Amino acid sequence: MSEGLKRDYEIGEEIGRGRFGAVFRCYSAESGETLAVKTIDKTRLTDPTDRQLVEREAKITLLAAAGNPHVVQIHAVYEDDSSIHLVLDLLPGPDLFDHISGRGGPIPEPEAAALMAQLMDALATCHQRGIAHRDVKPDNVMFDSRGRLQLVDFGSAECFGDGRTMRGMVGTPYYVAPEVVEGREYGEKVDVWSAGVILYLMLGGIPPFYGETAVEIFEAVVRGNLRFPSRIFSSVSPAAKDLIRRMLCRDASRRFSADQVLRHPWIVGGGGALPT
Ligand SMILES: Nc1ncnc2c1ncn2[C@@H]1O[C@H](COP(=O)(O)OP(=O)(O)OP(=O)(O)O)[C@@H](O)[C@H]1O
Repeated sequence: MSEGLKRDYEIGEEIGRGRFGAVFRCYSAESGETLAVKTIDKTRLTDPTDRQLVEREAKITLLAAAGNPHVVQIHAVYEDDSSIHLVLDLLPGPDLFDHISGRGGPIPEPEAAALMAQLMDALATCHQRGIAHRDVKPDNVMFDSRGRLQLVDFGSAECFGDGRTMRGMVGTPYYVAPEVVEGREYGEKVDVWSAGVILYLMLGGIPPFYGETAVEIFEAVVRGNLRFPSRIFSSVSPAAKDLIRRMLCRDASRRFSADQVLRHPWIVGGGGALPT
């Protein structure tokens, strides 16, 4: 373990595990604050693309998090021969995946609009800074101790800007945009597509593009045949469906940007929330 990390933090129990490492509770020697440390095992990074992404994760998280109320805050980074350690705010959760599945059915529109506004706020700021997250999914959106949403895991993120597009197959089958599946060049609107899938899932309780295997899911995504089955969506407002259509628009040039989503009447009107 890095000498600096050992000096500055006491490491506690493991709280989660990812592909390349684990997340532990940790305690700051200076302030006594309880935080989380994500430790990435560099020896498990055999693929050069994975190695490149992980090496950029700390830098991109720092850039995305600064003054961004809905991106997990990063306190310190340590690196040694075998590992990279990111000291992060400890998020008690749950993540949005467990929150949605724990409801056992659709989420009421005012609540879904409030959650979507926080996620889009995080993404709009990332996009303004030239960062695309590229793995937006409910598991990467967690509740903090104040009940606010935080976007986490910039391990697939990439920088774009100055007309630069991105390439590369990253993301998670249900949430990935068609231009990524098709191996085309793409921009930051891949994140808006993924957030649109989350919105559909919150309001309908099922994913918009379904398949039994990853290949079948990709085929459904590329077909992009967006339907609102009436047995599920009959009570969902036309404004919510309008926003979903604009986020899950196959043509990325016509797809809403994160800023446009934030200005949509359904978000501005709090999903039809009654004034208090
Ligand atoms: N800041 C945090 N506070 C509390 N728990 C966290 C924090 N960040 C991540 N976790 C937990 O640790 C688990 C592992 O996170 P990590 O980002 O390493 O991997 P992952 O996103 O699950 O997987 P992968 O990186 O393989 O896609 C997460 O599922 C989450 O439950």
